[in-house]
Amino acid sequence: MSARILDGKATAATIKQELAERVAKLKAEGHSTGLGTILVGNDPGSAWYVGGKHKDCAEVGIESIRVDLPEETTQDELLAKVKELNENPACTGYIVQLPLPKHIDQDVILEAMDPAKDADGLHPMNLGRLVANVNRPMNSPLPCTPLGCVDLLARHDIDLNGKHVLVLGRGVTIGRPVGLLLTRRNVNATVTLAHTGTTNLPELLAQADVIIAAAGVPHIVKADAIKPGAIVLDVGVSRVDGKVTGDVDPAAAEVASWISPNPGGVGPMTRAMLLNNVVEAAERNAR
Ligand SMILES: Nc1nc2c(c(=O)[nH]1)N[C@@H](CN(C=O)c1ccc(C(=O)N[C@@H](CCC(=O)O)C(=O)O)cc1)CN2
Repeated sequence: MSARILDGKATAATIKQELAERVAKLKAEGHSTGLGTILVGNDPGSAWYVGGKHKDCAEVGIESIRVDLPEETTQDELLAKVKELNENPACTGYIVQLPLPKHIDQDVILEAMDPAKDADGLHPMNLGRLVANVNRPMNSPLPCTPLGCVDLLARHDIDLNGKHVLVLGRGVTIGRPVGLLLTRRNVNATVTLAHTGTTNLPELLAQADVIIAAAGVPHIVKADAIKPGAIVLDVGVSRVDGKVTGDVDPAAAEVASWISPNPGGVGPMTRAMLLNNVVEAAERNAR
């Protein structure tokens, strides 16, 4: 049996249509919606992702402000740009493309952002709100990839209540926040967070109802390692011979009940959730 596909590309297209309507409504009421991006350096992958964000903005009617800085930009110069976007009223939300060059302290930059404009949901204040709030609706931006995972499952009517979810990876952009989102009361999953120090990965993989693979290790999840009928989200992105390669061996589709392709799964959802955060910020400003 072949798994059903968690089609991130099609789902993201639907979300973008919904967002375009919300942006048009804001505009009709006299409120602008604008995404800013700051890119430091010449990494072609990062430049491609930033280009995609501005293309998405154009599709849904969001204004875009693009700041591209050279690799040798100092931390103080970057902080000055962050301050500019904090103060720019046309920018309702913005991101600093990661990773930053090694000579810049990512934590210092993220902390300098206005939490209300943090379109990635990675400011410590916003991550702290996610930690603190288990019950009430969230009224602050959430990290885009975790939100994309949860929304992709919800829009395919997959109920995680009572399910055992294994998250592979403890990074601050995906692994840790996705665990927090999944254990909120409205989702109610039970989460195990596995990482490079985990000693019983085969046992955990064999038991999990849902696997969220965000380790960045090509094909670390093999078909014969997972439980028949498991739901598998492949979030990892590596390049092997220039080709995007996920954490999940494609043969796992013969064992899983649902699987997200990679590319075409969680990546497009990450992009859609960024737009969602920008629109929500504009709606909060308009209240
Ligand atoms: N400030 C941020 N930096 C980074 C983030 C982030 O969410 N915020 N995530 C990644 C890069 N990223 C967005 O910035 C991103 C990565 C991948 C995709 C995507 O749609 N991927 C496609 C495949 C693309 C390809 O062929 O290379 C897919 O999955 O279908 C979107 C966004 C690190 N930095």
